[in-house]
Amino acid sequence: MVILPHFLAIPYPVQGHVNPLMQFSQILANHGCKVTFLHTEFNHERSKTGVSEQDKIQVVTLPDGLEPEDDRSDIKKVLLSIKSTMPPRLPKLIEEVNALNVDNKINCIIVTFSMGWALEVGHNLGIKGALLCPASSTTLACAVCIPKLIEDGIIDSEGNPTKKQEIQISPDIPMMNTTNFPWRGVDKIFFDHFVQEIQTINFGEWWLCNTTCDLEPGVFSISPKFLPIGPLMESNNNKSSLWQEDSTCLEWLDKQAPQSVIYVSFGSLVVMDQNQFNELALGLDLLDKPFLWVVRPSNDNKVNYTYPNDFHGSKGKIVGWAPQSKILNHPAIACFISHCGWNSTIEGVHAGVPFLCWPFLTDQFLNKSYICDVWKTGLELEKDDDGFISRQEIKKKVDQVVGDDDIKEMCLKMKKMTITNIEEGGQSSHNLQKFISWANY
Ligand SMILES: O=c1ccn([C@@H]2O[C@H](COP(=O)(O)OP(=O)(O)O[C@H]3O[C@H](CO)[C@@H](O)[C@H](O)[C@H]3O)[C@@H](O)[C@H]2O)c(=O)[nH]1
Repeated sequence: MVILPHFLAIPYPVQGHVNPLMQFSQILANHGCKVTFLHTEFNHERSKTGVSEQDKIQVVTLPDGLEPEDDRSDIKKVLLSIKSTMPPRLPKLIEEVNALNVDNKINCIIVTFSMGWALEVGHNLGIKGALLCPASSTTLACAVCIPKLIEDGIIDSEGNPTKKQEIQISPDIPMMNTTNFPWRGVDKIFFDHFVQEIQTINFGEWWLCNTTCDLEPGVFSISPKFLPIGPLMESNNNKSSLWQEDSTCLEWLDKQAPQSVIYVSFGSLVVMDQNQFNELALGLDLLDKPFLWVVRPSNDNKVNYTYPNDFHGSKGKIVGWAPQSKILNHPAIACFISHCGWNSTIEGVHAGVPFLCWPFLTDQFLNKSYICDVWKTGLELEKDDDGFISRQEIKKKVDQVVGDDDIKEMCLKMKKMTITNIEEGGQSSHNLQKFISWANY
């Protein structure tokens, strides 16, 4: 009997990392591999509802070093705590898992960005490793190029562009504005973390990317470690959700006309200023179209938005957390107002939905450029001189994007292209087989 590899999957504990790694784990398990998934104790408590006894994926936990009531939206605090708490505990955990699986011990660790330390721990124990990049491969390519960008004087040692300009980090990658580098807006400590992380992920033999070879062509020549295996669209049936999904929105969508609903969601990390939130609410009223709006409770479940007095919301449905992949694939959806997190981006492309881009942080500006300038599957919401997006701008751009036949045609083209990659014989499917064979060797 052939024994397939045993993977230990370790995500950085935020939704945008847990989701793609859980989906990938599900795919590996469906191929007959054994997968042990490491949650922080805190996230395991939050996502417990989704894990069932029959699961092919075994879940184990380690503490993140914080108290339950600590604010986990403070990324620096979480990072520092994880880096001091988890590495010394990992070897013992691996030993315990192996003791229960003597004939099928862990032979490969897969981490997401910021958990590169685990690849180093694995390396010291003689266990192979790989990174699953939850962001785009262009984001990873930019990070890999940091030393060269500093050497060429394009950014300084803190990551700031020395001047605003359009550059190409490699001949086949689209031009990008130096103000859109994915470390945009982060401080020195975080930039240094980025640089350090690039060194630790080198302990991984592969940098698996939730993308396809044709969505971001040109990137993969930067390093032979890049391996596009996306889009990761395995239904994970709520297993990795850190909030309770409100599935009533699917029944609500069933009652709406085809391509009529504006879906609005900003992922798991964006926090919008209350004034901008009010304007968005009034913009949705002004649209006079059905909308489905995810208004997520804050990560510590303490801060909540208030709605403006003159907001009616009569044509819409508001939920705290939605089954996003299913929503995007519902025939009633007309367009997606998105912060352009990479998971949302790839899910929207896979569903063939036009985007209205509203980036807030880090890699989201680069993803927006791909959507609007490279794939031409969406438009950007423009800010005024005060950095504010008005209700009139929201209405104007929604009307424009839902009425644009060229954008719709491009969306269908990109959808077909991404799906082909995961079908039998497709490039991503081939790369996945290559990865499993490598892990088993
Ligand atoms: O109601 C919702 C809203 C979101 N999601 C899911 O949550 C994930 C959100 O991921 P993403 O769109 O990437 O956004 P963030 O959670 O903001 O992700 C962070 O991590 C990403 C990957 O590194 C980066 O690209 C983003 O900029 C960063 O903010 C996606 O799978 C969505 O399907 C739901 O299931 N229900």
